[in-house]
Amino acid sequence: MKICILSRDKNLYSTSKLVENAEKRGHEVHVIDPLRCYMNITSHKPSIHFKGEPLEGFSAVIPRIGASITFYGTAVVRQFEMMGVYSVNESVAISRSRDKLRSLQLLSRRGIGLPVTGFSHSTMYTQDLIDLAGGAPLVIKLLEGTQGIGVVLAETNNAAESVIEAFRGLKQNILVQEFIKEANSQDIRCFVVGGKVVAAMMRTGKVGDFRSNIHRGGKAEKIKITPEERSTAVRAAKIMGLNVAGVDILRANHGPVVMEVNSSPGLEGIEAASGKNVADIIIAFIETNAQEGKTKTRGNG
Ligand SMILES: Nc1ncnc2c1ncn2[C@@H]1O[C@H](COP(=O)(O)OP(=O)(O)OP(=O)(O)O)[C@@H](O)[C@H]1O
Ligand SMILES: [Mg+2]
Ligand SMILES: [Mg+2]
Repeated sequence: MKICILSRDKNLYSTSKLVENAEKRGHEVHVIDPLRCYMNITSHKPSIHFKGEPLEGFSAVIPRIGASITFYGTAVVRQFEMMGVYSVNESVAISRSRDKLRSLQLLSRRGIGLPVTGFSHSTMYTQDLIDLAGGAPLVIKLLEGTQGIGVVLAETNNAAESVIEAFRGLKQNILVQEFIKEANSQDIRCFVVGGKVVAAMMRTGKVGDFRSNIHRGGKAEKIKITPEERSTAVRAAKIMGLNVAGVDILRANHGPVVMEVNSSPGLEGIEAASGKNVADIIIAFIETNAQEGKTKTRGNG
């Protein structure tokens, strides 16, 4: 098969592992920087060009679209879909998962356990928003935050009010969320491929930090997840429409709650912690599922 990996950098661990395993399985792989693709969208025959040449003959696309290039990156994936090329995660699903509010709304509609979460554009009724989320202690998050930056624990209602007002003053969109204290600075990353959890890890925050992010000094280790966690992760990925997903779960007293679903989950941490060759599993999934014109949406909407 001729496979296109849409990635900004072929030296990234995840990208190079996918290349290595695809080649090992006998495929021809091209790493293409989506930001350097250009397209003709008015033609009846959609095409994508890269370095002066049309991209042709691909059987599958693996999008590795970072959060900072979602807008243009998903346009390139959508163009591939319009050309009938199979994408392991479709553009619509990637866009959906990048919008945290939309994701939480979709997951809650289908009965997935979530931390009680409030959001508001206006700062006029901050105290009511705090009450809506169950009162302090509360976690306040920048919608655009990543790697634990912009995730704050407010222990009292006064602190919560100050943090919310400060963030809103900076014109940032925020979420206000019930603090799952019993999660104990730990979260679980379930790596889902094709409707199965193929690897899982538990991340533990450094002492004194409730955030488990590796970038904030957290550590990852292998973990055996419960059947309920497994089915929650699988259902969350399915609701988002993602074949490949990293589902982040907290262990709450009342069962697993989903924090978010990632559409381009990294491979390095999960492979190291679980000992699984996740890249190989992704390529194997593509081998059995890639078909010309097989897209749910063909870039619709
Ligand atoms: N409601 C919560 N209750 C308890 N702990 C939480 C809660 N929300 C987040 N945390 C902890 O903080 C960490 C960071 O939060 P979150 O994953 O939402 O933000 P992020 O990592 O900055 O964003 P992203 O995952 O999109 O990069 C989580 O991994 C988890 O350990
Ligand atoms: Mg996170
Ligand atoms: Mg994330």
